[in-house]
Amino acid sequence: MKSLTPSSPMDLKSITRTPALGWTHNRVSPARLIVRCVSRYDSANVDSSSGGATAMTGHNFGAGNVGRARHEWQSACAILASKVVSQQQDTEKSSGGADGISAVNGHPTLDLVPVNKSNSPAPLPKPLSIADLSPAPMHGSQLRVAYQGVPGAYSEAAAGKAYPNCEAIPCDQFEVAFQAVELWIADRAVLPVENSLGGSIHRNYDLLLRHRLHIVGEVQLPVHHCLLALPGVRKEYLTRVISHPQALSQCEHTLTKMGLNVVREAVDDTAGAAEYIAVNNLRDTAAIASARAAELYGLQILADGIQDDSGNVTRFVMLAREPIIPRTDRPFKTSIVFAHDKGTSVLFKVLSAFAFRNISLTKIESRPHRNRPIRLVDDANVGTAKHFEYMFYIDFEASMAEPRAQNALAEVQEFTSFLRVLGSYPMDMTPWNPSSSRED
Ligand SMILES: O=C(O)C(=O)C[C@]1(C(=O)O)C=C[C@@H](O)C=C1
Repeated sequence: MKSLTPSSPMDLKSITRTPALGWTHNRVSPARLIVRCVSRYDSANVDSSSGGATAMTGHNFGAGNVGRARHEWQSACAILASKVVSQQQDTEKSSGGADGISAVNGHPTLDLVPVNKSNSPAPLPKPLSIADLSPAPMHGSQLRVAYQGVPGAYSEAAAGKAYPNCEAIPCDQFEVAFQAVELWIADRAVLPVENSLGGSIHRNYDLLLRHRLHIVGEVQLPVHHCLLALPGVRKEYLTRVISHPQALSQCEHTLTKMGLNVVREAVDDTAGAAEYIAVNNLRDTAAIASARAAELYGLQILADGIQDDSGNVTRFVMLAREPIIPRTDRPFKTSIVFAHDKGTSVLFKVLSAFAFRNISLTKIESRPHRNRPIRLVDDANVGTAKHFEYMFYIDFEASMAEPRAQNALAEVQEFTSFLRVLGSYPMDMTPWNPSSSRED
């Protein structure tokens, strides 16, 4: 377990919002915080100037952590006040074998010792849950990056690519990763938004709208999937393959070609699937996950590179409380979301605002939105709730520091009822060769 005792820990009461300054840290909590479950990246090929982080999928194998009683969720905490940690140690001592669900969600099973190269036990980060967000956040010197999932997930790798020396903080849901940043528990969140095979990760677009974080960077992560099982298990024994739905869809044809007679089951993250197999000693089940997950959870690699396309890549965005200042000295991308409630050809007019200025669009996505009203504020600062049928997301290749982008957006604003700039950030220009890259 890695413990940090920050010089200026904060509690929730110390965070207030001021209109001019955004989030302000007013008061230092005396409580000493301990961050456990932190993985560190010491090497990566990343463009650190892009800033960024990754979010990781949580694992709800039938049950989530949300709503747990305090004594229960303490065992799943990634960030705890020191008194919580000592209580947790008691809990861990008294809990013998845990059932699969709590083991995966709360990691209480001490039997599951990750296998590292020296074969010695190594503590693994535990995912944050909603309930963990109440203890006081802390400030350390390293950038803390929240991601959804458990160690070994691709989102963790994306966090390391975006911020090579970051402390990666696992969260059990995307929502928790957002809240970790909003509550100053983390500095960034990393969120997968699109895969070259599976397409958009729609839920994350909805989350971008619901939260007030800013996109401050992007990373493209080559995703190299492996089929993992317990040591000694042969492919013929398998009746089930479990993984994140995106990973299952990215390997669909290869699994079929392999002739496996298996059912496919979706779980919340790839590495969580590997961990689940290890914790529950499942000899009939394989996981689709990274080679790093195999190493962490003591699984063997039955097949390597099982993604349907060797150029399989997932795009992640990094989120922060404050936007970065857009520049013009390197290629930037800008992401917006808008909605309109009346008028014809609005979409056509919006697109032409970019076309006339030679601004390339890299993405357009529409999301049904009827059930969640958006609060619109008029010039007199009066807010009204409004329902829009669809939200439209656009990414375009220009920086908000460029007049052509500003003019295009001014025009878009005329045609639309709601417009929000999600972020203007450096493009990930990393040249990538599928045959030579392996980021997992
Ligand atoms: O499950 C993981 O390991 C993740 O990081 C999530 C995720 C995703 O949401 O798309 C990230 C990259 C891969 O495309 C597969 C899964």
